Amino acid sequence: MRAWRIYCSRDSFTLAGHYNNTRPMPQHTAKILAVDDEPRLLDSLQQLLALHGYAITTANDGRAAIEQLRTDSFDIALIDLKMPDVNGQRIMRYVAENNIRTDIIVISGEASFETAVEAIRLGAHDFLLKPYAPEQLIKRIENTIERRKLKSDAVDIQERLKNSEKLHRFLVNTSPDIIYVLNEEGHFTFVNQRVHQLLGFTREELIGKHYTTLVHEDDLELAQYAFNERRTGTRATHNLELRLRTKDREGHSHKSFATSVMCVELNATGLYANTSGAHDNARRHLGTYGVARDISSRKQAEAIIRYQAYHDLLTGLPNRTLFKDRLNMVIAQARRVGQMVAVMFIDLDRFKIVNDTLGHVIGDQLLRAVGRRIQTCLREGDTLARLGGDEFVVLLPQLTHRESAATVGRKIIESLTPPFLIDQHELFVGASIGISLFPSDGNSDEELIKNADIAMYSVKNDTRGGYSFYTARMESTFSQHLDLEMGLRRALTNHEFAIHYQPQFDAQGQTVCGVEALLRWQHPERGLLYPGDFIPLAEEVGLIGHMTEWVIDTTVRQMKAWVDAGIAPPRMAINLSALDLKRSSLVGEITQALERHQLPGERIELEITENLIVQDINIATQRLTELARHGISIAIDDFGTGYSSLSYLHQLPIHTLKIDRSFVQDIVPERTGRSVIDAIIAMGHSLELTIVAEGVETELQKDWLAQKRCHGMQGYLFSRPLPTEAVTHLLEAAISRNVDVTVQAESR
Ligand SMILES: Nc1nc2c(ncn2[C@@H]2O[C@@H]3COP(=O)(O)O[C@H]4[C@@H](O)[C@H](n5cnc6c(=O)[nH]c(N)nc65)O[C@@H]4COP(=O)(O)O[C@H]3[C@H]2O)c(=O)[nH]1
Repeated sequence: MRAWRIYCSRDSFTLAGHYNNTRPMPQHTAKILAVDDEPRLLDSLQQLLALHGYAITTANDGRAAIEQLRTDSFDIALIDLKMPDVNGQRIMRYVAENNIRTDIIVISGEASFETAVEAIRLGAHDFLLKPYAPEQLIKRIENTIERRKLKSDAVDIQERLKNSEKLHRFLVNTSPDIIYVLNEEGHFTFVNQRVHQLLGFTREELIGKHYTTLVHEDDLELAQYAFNERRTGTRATHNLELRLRTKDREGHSHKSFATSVMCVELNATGLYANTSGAHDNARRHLGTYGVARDISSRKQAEAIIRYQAYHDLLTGLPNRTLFKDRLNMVIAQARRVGQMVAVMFIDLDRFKIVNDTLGHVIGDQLLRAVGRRIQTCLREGDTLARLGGDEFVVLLPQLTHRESAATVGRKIIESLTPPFLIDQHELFVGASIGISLFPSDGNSDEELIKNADIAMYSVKNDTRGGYSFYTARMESTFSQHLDLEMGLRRALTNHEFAIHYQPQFDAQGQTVCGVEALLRWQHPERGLLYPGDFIPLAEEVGLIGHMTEWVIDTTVRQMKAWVDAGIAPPRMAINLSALDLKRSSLVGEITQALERHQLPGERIELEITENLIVQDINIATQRLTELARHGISIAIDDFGTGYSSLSYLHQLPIHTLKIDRSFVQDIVPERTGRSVIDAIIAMGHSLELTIVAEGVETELQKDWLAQKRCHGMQGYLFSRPLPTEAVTHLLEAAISRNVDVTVQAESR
């Protein structure tokens, strides 16, 4: 074994000092294993490498080296070849066989070519001949470290590339969208699995095929932009909507294949060979790639939303928005060619009563049937729309004569005349139709609809049913209606309401057995108004609740005053509106008023119409039972006039039946058959209800009713409804048995 040249100089520190002066100390932590059977050499090697900042481990024979390599890991091993027992070649074999990632630099005194070649064959990374200069060794070590680093970086990059490719493959294959690549001619070179699921074509079927295989024929031109896309980045095609063909697959009923077309949104971009520094134009165009997203559900949802925005969902007819849209188009056209346009406002008569008595389900069916009948009276270019409730509008474009609109109006009225058979109910509804014409009655959609509405309103006010053309005069009636509404809103705060009381007498007409509270409105300009003039309006504009609350408080307070004065009749009847029973606050309002004024519930009777009960029997039962628990009794008003279903009579806590005035007025000398009133009285007796007849105007009526054992009577024969003061006098007189039953108060 040759000695190491510098080692012989004995002063390795001198050498190290020189080394220090010329080169910067390397900053690394490479771990090195030095193997030599020459202890001095090993020692000197250790000092040299430590001086350069390397972590060094030494082994003075082959066996120790193998043990170190087995138990530890090193970046570099400096191995002497010639060693007794286990030589350098054995160590290298061990490293190769065990796949140890330590780079080996052979340091050998053997200068032969064969030795070097064998060392390289056994896996040595470098070969250094003894003796050598320290710089030489350090240089070799640094080179090896550098090479290791490059190698490890390359492995790293490869690993990352592999992972990134894996990720992209995963994304492409699991993407909910179709991802494709086309070559320059537009043939598929790649398409992901999703295409099979969405369009029914397998990938194999498509590879090599031209993109037009997939595009719906009407969208071919559009598709060319996307599929021939050469641009990249933000200039490329974004969100282009296209229809793609789907392939029918027999036996499969996948949703997408139900139709032979699927809507997609396409994003495409040009694909270029990456020749560095070249512009798009100069670069080689390889084709296109893109992503197609299935937007069928979105399209469907959009279509539904569009439909809902422009249609009345109950009848499927256009709604106000679509009607106005069409009207505006027709107006513009008519203006150009100098034609007339008619707008007809149709309001059904008696719809409310059907809806209130038979319920919304029947009401809805009726509206649909009405829509169908009106439609049969119209031509193709006409539009029928439903504005809401029982209001329909018709648009007749290109009208040459005003008379044509009248003809259509008559046809509609005739078509609605025969009864509608719905759910075994024979229903009769008439219609009131108002007609406005462009250009004479208005220039805009709003104006024409409003004026047709005014014309309709005037028809409704005159005679029920029929049609009428708008005239300027009608506006004053309509504005009176609006004035009334405004006035009604102020009436409560202005204390314009009053209660008149109509006494009820026993069959002999001697004893006051009750009073009925009847609402009056002392209108500042129009004088005394009766419920028929304003209750329907109050219901329509949502004021009825406040009014009822006021009526309850006022009447309960009044009854209490009469009780305190010792002149109170047994019971006070209060009318409820159809909408009152629906209010959840009603029971509370009544019981609180009773409590507030310290009046027992037994003093109060609530009058409700049959229609009101039948409308929602469950709510009626619930509310009335609750009220009955407070001693309040219930009277059925206008009995026999509605679409009655008598079953409720057993179900509800009913105390009184009031025979409607129309039946009482049938009691005249010349009429003998009085089967309805007879039947009502008989039924009342059998159910043990109190029977009160309304509208008794003649002695004959009184005697007949008395003979039929009618318990109570109310009518002009005894007394008209009276203001509080007058009725108080009457009650006082009745108490002192000095009744003047002919007190006259109101006269209509
Ligand atoms: N021709 C004729 N008429 C007679 C005779 N005797 C009484 N009347 C009238 O007949 C109606 C009886 O009241 P109703 O059937 O409960 O019918 C009432 C009732 O349903 C409703 N109403 C009255 N006050 C209120 C109220 O405070 N709230 C609600 N929601 N409705 C009320 O308005 C309807 C009409 O009330 P009014 O106009 O006061 O009309 C009253 C009364 O003035 C008679 O001999 N001959």
